[in-house]
Amino acid sequence: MSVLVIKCGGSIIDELSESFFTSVKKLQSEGYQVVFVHGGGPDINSMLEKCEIEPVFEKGLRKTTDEVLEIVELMLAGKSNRILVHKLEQHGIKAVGLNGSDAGMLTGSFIDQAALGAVGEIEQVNPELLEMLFEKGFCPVVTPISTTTSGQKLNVNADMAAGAVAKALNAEMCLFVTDVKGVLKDGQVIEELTEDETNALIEDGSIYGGMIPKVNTALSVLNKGIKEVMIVSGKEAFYEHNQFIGTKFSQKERV
Ligand SMILES: Nc1ncnc2c1ncn2[C@@H]1O[C@H](COP(=O)(O)OP(=O)(O)O)[C@@H](O)[C@H]1O
Ligand SMILES: CC(=O)N[C@@H](CCC(=O)OP(=O)(O)O)C(=O)O
Repeated sequence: MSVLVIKCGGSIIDELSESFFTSVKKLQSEGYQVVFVHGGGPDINSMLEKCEIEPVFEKGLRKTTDEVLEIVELMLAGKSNRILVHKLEQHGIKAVGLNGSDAGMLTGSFIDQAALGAVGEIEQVNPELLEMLFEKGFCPVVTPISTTTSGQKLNVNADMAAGAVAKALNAEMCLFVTDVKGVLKDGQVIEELTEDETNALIEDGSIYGGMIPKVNTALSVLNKGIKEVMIVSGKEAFYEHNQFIGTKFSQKERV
């Protein structure tokens, strides 16, 4: 079974194009089992603002008090997940929305409870439910909400959650779908990036903000042996004429 993990950023859920869904369906028809892991950063921010709570980030991770956690889960599971599932269904893809914490799917631990509150990283993925859905031809759509082994809810960055799912399922491909065509430098898409080249772009400030956890997760997934790891746009087709369009991460160091 070839698994394709698609991380769909909150920045793009509302803007996914027709040709994006055509690309997903093309890959399904080629035999890939597709699982979506999604974010919802912009929706969480706007609800926090409505509640007069200022969003605070440290190194791309949202400081998550108990009050913030409630809003994070509400928006991820109640809004972003619903929108993505509905759009997939409208395009003929049989989608099932799940919270990452359902059926003990994603379990993890606090990263730094004193500094970040309920922010976690995933330590274990239970693939049972996902595999059951694949067998029946369903496409799981999963939030990055996870729990500790003692059952406390954790807010996990969606790029990192997608990376953990890709590793656990031994996925063939992991695609990070976002609102830009790939990693850009001077306005141009970089078609291929090695680890050293990526680190140099972080160092010189060409890669910043939400792109940092994305490229770091992409590299960690690549280093676990997942063959095709890319950042692609959800605004257009990302797979045409058997070719992917975006930034591909490569283990080959160029000389
Ligand atoms: N070198 C870069 N190339 C492209 N986008 C970049 C780069 N560095 C930072 N970014 C920013 O990263 C954003 C995508 O990350 P983010 O907003 O977290 O998206 P998502 O919600 O898809 O995870 C882009 O819209 C852009 O503003
Ligand atoms: C810990 C942490 O930062 N969690 C993220 C989870 C959502 C997310 O990652 O959404 P995007 O993919 O749209 O950025 C957050 O609270 O925003």
